[in-house]
Amino acid sequence: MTAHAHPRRDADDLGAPPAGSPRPGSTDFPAAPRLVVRTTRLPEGLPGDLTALLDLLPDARPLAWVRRGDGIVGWGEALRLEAWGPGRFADAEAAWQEVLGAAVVHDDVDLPGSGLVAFGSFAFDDASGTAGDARPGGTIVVPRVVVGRRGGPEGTAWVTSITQGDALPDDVASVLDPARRERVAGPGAVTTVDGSLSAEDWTEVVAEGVERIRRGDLEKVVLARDVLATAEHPVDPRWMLRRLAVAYDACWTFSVDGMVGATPELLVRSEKGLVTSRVLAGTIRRSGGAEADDDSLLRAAHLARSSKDLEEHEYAVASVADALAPFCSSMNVPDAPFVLHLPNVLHLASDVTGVLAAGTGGSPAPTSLALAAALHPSAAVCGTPTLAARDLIREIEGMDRARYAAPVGWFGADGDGEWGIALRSAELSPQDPHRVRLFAGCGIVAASDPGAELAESEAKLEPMRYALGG
Ligand SMILES: C=C(O[C@@H]1C=C(C(=O)O)C=C[C@H]1O)C(=O)O
Repeated sequence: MTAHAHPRRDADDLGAPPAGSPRPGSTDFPAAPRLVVRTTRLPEGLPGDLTALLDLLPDARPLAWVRRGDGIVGWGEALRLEAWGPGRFADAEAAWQEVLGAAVVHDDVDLPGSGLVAFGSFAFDDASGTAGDARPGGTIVVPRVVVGRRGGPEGTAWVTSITQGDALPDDVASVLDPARRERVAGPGAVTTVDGSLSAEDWTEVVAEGVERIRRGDLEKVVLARDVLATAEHPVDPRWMLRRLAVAYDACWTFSVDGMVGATPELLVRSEKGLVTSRVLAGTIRRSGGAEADDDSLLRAAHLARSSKDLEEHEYAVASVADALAPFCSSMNVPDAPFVLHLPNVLHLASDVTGVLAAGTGGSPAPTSLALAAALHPSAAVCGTPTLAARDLIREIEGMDRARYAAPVGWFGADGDGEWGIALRSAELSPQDPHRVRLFAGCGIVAASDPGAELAESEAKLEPMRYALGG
């Protein structure tokens, strides 16, 4: 099946492509439009709080990638690129390179996230978002306005305006004017029901996964479930983003094209030749209440010695190290994981780093999106061996993961950027603003217990349930 990315012009609506734009699978693309980009420093900086960037978002179609108050937010659409099927990463990349070739960039700040940037979100499976499906397998959005900060509360802040051709840029003072912002309202009462499978049926799926592993078909598989939430009022993703950014400040809080979450897992960051990946696998729930701190330390010690969790973790680290190695001249793969403490769970975590080798034969080094494509799907979200795990997921999981557990993030004109794995995430329904689909999954190995995995999946749903609360 062929798949092509094509720029959609004047894409400031999220509805159907404008009349005359090419359909997926066609080869007749319009030439890349010329983007004119201006980044200027905000001399006064931004307020110090964790939500300072998110508080600027004027409407309910936010683009965001923030952590501990730093990052970038964007709104409006200067350009949208869509890609379909197995070639979604390569096609999106090729279309992006054409856009870069035609762009004119004035950047007074020159930090990661300044100048021309795009946000992106991709489907987990090659078979999801193929030609003919309602939703593409990959979307790249270039906002009209980007605001960023780096270096904490006192750090450098900037605003970028992006327009097509000769259109007038947005006035910087007016884009930051609070009077332009639509009020952010909560979703009200929220009810949830089982998604594709009931909790009981999903436990049976996990038991089947354990069985296949014990009989030697594969070593690890990650199995996920979804839960459907219906809210009293339309769900404004900005509401969710603010709650996540404060409560889960060690995570990367994101919003791209209706996919919202706070992921603790960084698939890849590429910055000035250094690549980093935070690999997670191996999880234990955290309890609340007065004894929570002591209890967490005990649980952390237990997790760090759990052979079942260490095994899950080793598969995940090996898959990332193996995928990065061909691109790196040197790498550091930690011998043992550390324990990452989040409000809902503790994870075994390893930060794998590497120095990007210069491109061979004069070709440029791979962009962060190309690295993300090479790393996806890691054993943290698919399994080991990859293809056997993917086939088992297709066979028994009983749902379309859509963009859950797949790369989500941003990149800039120099290829540097950050791509997380869309975990602790939800997909807003494009049809009904009251509806949201929440996801969670668990790594299964021979020693896994289906009942315990169900409890773990509930703990992993907690951030998104919290995001919809208040
Ligand atoms: C699949 C998810 O999380 C992944 C699975 C983990 C595990 O099984 O221990 C831990 C972190 C993530 O790599 C999820 O949150 O949905």
